[in-house]
Amino acid sequence: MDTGGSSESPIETKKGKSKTPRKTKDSVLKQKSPAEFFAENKNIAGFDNVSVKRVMFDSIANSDLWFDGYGLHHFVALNPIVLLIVVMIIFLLLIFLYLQPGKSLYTTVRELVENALDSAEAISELPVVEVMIEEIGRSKFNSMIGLTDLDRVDAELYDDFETVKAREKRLAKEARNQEIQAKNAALGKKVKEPAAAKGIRGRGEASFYRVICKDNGRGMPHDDIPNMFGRGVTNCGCMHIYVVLSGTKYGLKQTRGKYGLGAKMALIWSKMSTGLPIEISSSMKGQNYYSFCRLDIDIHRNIPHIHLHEKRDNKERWHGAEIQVVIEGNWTTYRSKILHYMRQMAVITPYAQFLFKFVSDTSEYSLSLSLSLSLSLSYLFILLVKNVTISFARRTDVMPPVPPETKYHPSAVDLLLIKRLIAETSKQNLLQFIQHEFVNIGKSYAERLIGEMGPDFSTKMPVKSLTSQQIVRIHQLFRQAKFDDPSGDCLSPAGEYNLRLGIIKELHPDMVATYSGSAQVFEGHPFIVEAGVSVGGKDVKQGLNIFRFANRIPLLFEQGADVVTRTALKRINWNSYKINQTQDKIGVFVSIVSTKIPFKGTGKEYIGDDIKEIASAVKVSFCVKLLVTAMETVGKYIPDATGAIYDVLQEMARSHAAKRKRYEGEDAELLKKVSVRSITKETLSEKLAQHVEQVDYEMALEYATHSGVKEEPREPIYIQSLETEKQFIDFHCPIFVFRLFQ
Ligand SMILES: Nc1ncnc2c1ncn2[C@@H]1O[C@H](COP(=O)(O)OP(=O)(O)OP(=O)(O)O)[C@@H](O)[C@H]1O
Repeated sequence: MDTGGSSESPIETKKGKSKTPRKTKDSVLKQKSPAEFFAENKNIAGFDNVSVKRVMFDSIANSDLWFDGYGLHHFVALNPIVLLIVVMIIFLLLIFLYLQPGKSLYTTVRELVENALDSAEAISELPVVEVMIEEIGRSKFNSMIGLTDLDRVDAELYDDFETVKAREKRLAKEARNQEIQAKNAALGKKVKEPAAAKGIRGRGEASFYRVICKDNGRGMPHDDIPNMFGRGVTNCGCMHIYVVLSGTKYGLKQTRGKYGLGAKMALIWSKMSTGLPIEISSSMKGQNYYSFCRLDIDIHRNIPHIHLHEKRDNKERWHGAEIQVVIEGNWTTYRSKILHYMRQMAVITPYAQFLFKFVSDTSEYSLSLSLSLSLSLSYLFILLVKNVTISFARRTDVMPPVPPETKYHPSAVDLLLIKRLIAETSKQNLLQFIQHEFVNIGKSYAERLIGEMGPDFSTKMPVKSLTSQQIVRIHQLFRQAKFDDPSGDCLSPAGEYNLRLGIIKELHPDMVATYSGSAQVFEGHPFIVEAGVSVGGKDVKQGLNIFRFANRIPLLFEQGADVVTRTALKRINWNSYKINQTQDKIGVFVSIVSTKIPFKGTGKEYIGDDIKEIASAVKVSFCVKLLVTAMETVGKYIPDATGAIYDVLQEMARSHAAKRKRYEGEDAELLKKVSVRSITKETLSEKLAQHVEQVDYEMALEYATHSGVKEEPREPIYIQSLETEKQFIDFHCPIFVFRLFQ
C-alpha cells in the first residue's frame, strides 16, 4: 500500500542548483561543507603537518561564509589553491577508500555494518544485524541492466584466454594447494588464504555483488533519506564548492560514524562500477509505514537522483533500515578480511547478534557455521565452498551505555568551529555563549575570560555581532588560558568484561589480563584506552597477534604504522616479563574510544604513532605487569601448598609403614614413593606449578570476571513486605535476575 509521499524526481531548483533540504520535525540531519569536514578531520587528510595546515586553514579562515535559512549550508568561497587541495583530497579519499582493487566490497560491508550498529545503539536496542553478499554472475548482471549476453567469438582476443596446457597446469597447482591446506587444517595448523587464482579472471572481467545490510535500529525520517545518501560529491563551479557531506552524527559524541561519508561512497562506487541505484527501506519506531527509496546520485550537480520514494504499509511495525547496493568488488581476495572484520566486530560487540551470508549464483556447495568452529577449519571450508552462512550469537545482554552528546572543550576548537558554533547558537550574548556552548567554563570564569579579551568585549554584547578579528581573539585566549580537562563521562568504552569475554572466545588463551585506563585528553577531546594481553591459546600464531579497535570498530588495515603496533613492537620489553616475543603466542587487544579518534591516513584504519598522549596511554595500558602479577599470585601459593601437602603425605606414609593405618591400590603406591623419596617436596612443587599453568583458564577467568562484579558500584535492594498484593518481586542486575516469591 502506498500511503503517499511518492516522488520520482531529483531534488533540484530551476537554476540547477541543489535545493535546501526540507527539515521535518524528526529530522536531525546536518550538512557539512568540505572546509568544515577537513578542518575537523585534518589528520585523515594528512593535514596535521603545520606548514601545509596553515596554508589551507588560514585560507579557509579568511574565506567568506554564507549561511542560508537554516544556517547549515555553507557556500565556501575558496582561493584556487585551497580549492584544488580540497578537490584532490576528496578524490584521494575516494580512491583509497573504494577504488583499491576489490577493497570496495570490504569497505561497503564495513560502512553499512557500522551504520547499523550506531543506529541500533542510538535507541538502546540490542543490535541485530544481517549482512548478505550475493555474487552476481555476468549473465544475471547483464539481464539486470537490460544488456543481452553475447557469446565470445574470438576467444584469443580476451585477456583471460588460457591455452589447454596452461589450464591443466593451473588446475593441478590449485589441487595441490588444496591438498596442503586440508593437511594443515587436519594437523591444526593455520590455513593460509591462497592468492587469487591467476588466469581465471582477466583484467577486464569484473565481479558484481549485491550487498544487503538490515538492522533493527532507529531508522531514518522519510524526507531525510535522499540527502542522507545522495549528497556526496563536490560541485566545483569556478570558485564555489557546495555542501558535500551530510549525516546525523556531527554532534560531539562517541560514534562509529563521524564523517557523513561512508554510505555516500558506497553509492558513488555503485554509480561508477555498476550504474545501479541504491535501495533503502527504513522505518522509525511506531510508524505505520516504512519508507522505500531507490536513488542514485547526480555527481555533477551533487543532488540525489530519486527513482522512487514512497511510503509503504508497515504491518509488522518493523523499525530499522535495510540498505541494498550493487557494486563491483572482489570476494576472493577480500573474503578473509571481511570474515575477520565480522568476527572481530562480534568480539568487541558481544551484545550484538550478527548473521553473515555469502551466496553465489554459481555455487555448488554451501556451508553453515557457528562461531564455535575452529578458525583454521572454518577458513578451509570457506575456501572450498562458495555459499557461507555464519552466525555470531549474542553473548551478553549488557550493552555499554549510549554515549551522550557533549559540548566542545575550549581547547578543542579552531576558528572555523567557533564561527560555526556562533552561527548555530541560540544564546544571545557573549557571556551566555561562552558559558553554555563549551564544557568546563562556569559563569565567573566566563566573565574573567571576557574581561581578559580587552575593551572591545563585554559580557552583554550580542554574540552574532562578533567580527572576524574578535573571533580570532577569543580563539587565541582559548588556546592560552587554563581549563580543567574534559571528563570521560561522555565516553562509552567496551568495558573490561566485554573485552575479556572477547579475548577468551577469540583466542582461548592460557592466560589473560585486562586493563581499563582512566580518561585522558588529546587536543581537548577525552579518550579512554582499554587493553588486554594474553598468552597461549588456540589458532594463535607465534609472536604478536595484534587486535585494534577504535570507537568499537575493528581496524584491519595499515597495521604497521599504528600506535598500538608500534608500542607493542618497540616500546614493550617482553623479555623482562619472561615472555618471548617471537616464540610465545601473544595476543594484544587495544580498544580506544574518544569523541574524536585522530585517525591517520585516508581511511579510518589507523591511529598515528606521533600523538604522544595516546602513545603513552597505550603503553601504560599494556597490562603485561598485570599478567605477570596474575601468574605470580597463583605461583606464590605453590611452596606453602606443597609444604602442607607433603607434610600430610609423609605422616600418612609413616602410618602406612608402621601398619597403624592401611592404604590400598593407588594410594599405597603413592605413599611408597613418598617413603623411598621418589616423590619429594620439589617434584610435588614442580607438578603443581605445571598444573596451575594447565588449568582451564577459561573457567577460572569466567569465574574471576563474575566475582569481579562485586567491585562494581553496589545497589541497595529492599525486600518487599509480606502484606503486599504482589506474589513476587524481581531484582535485576547485569548478570542475573533474582525472583523472590512470597
Ligand atoms: N542503517 C542506518 N540507520 C539509520 N540511519 C542511517 C543508517 N545508515 C545511514 N544512516 C544515516 O545516514 C547518515 C549518513 O551516513 P554515512 O555512512 O554517509 O555517514 P556517517 O555514518 O554519519 O559517517 P561515516 O562516514 O564516518 O561513516 C548517517 O549519519 C545516518 O544518520
